[in-house]
Amino acid sequence: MAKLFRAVIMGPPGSGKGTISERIAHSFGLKHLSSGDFVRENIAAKTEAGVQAKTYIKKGLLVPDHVMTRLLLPRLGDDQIQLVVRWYVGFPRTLAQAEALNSACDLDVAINLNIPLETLKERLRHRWIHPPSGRVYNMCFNPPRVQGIDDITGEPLIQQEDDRPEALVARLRHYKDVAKPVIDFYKAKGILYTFSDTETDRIWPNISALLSTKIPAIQTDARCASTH
Ligand SMILES: Nc1ncnc2c1ncn2[C@H]1C[C@H](O)[C@@H](COP(=O)(O)OP(=O)(O)OP(=O)(O)O)O1
Ligand SMILES: Nc1nc2c(ncn2[C@@H]2O[C@H](COP(=O)(O)OP(=O)(O)O)[C@@H](O)[C@H]2O)c(=O)[nH]1
Repeated sequence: MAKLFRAVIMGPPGSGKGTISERIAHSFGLKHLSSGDFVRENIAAKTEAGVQAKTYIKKGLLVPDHVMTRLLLPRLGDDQIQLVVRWYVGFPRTLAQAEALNSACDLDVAINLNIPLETLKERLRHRWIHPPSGRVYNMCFNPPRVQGIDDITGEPLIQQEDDRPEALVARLRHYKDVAKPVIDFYKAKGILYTFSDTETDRIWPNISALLSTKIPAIQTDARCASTH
């Protein structure tokens, strides 16, 4: 059985998880799953979990662990699709989620983005997204070609309700409280890599270098395994 390379990318809202995951996907040909996109899909489809999740997100709170794990774990464990690599962007957010994920599979790397608060606030003020695809823009950093319009589909972009400054402060406070035990959990496992800076363009070369050392080895293992 081929070994899948599995990683999580953690960081507060606006830290660049989505932006960096896109770069990883593009540069290494890897697939990533975003828990936030998954939650938003469920809200749009008005599933039972989506309706429950919406009440928490509106208040700037995380979705409770039992709702999140029920939503995501079946997706994460689905090995029908022959992915070499999985990224769990935004999951786990709590120690209970990290423990549930740990029982489901082994992770190779946990990337932790450590970005100053003022930088986060400024980025999210200017964040616009294309909900159907999850494409993310920033009016300063990576603006769309036409203001308010998705480059690929020509559909309108929106600002997320939970990026409003009022919701954001509560989200950031909550993130700090829940993230520390998760960070400690991965540190103890020896797979935590923390990157601190105000610019994604300065963090990216370091993440790219780290992954270059990890991914070829695993893909070679996978090739060997599949020939036996
Ligand atoms: N692992 C999770 N546990 C609990 N709630 C979650 C989780 N992932 C997503 N959510 C909920 C709370 C989030 O505010 C909402 C949107 O997800 P997501 O886009 O990842 O969050 P966010 O808007 O805080 O992310 P970002 O960090 O990209 O700003 O869905
Ligand atoms: N100014 C600036 N904006 C950035 C940088 N990196 C990402 N962004 C933007 O900041 C916002 C948050 O990034 P995103 O990847 O969505 O972060 P996430 O919330 O952790 O997934 C988006 O609008 C990005 O386009 C950066 O280095 N500088």
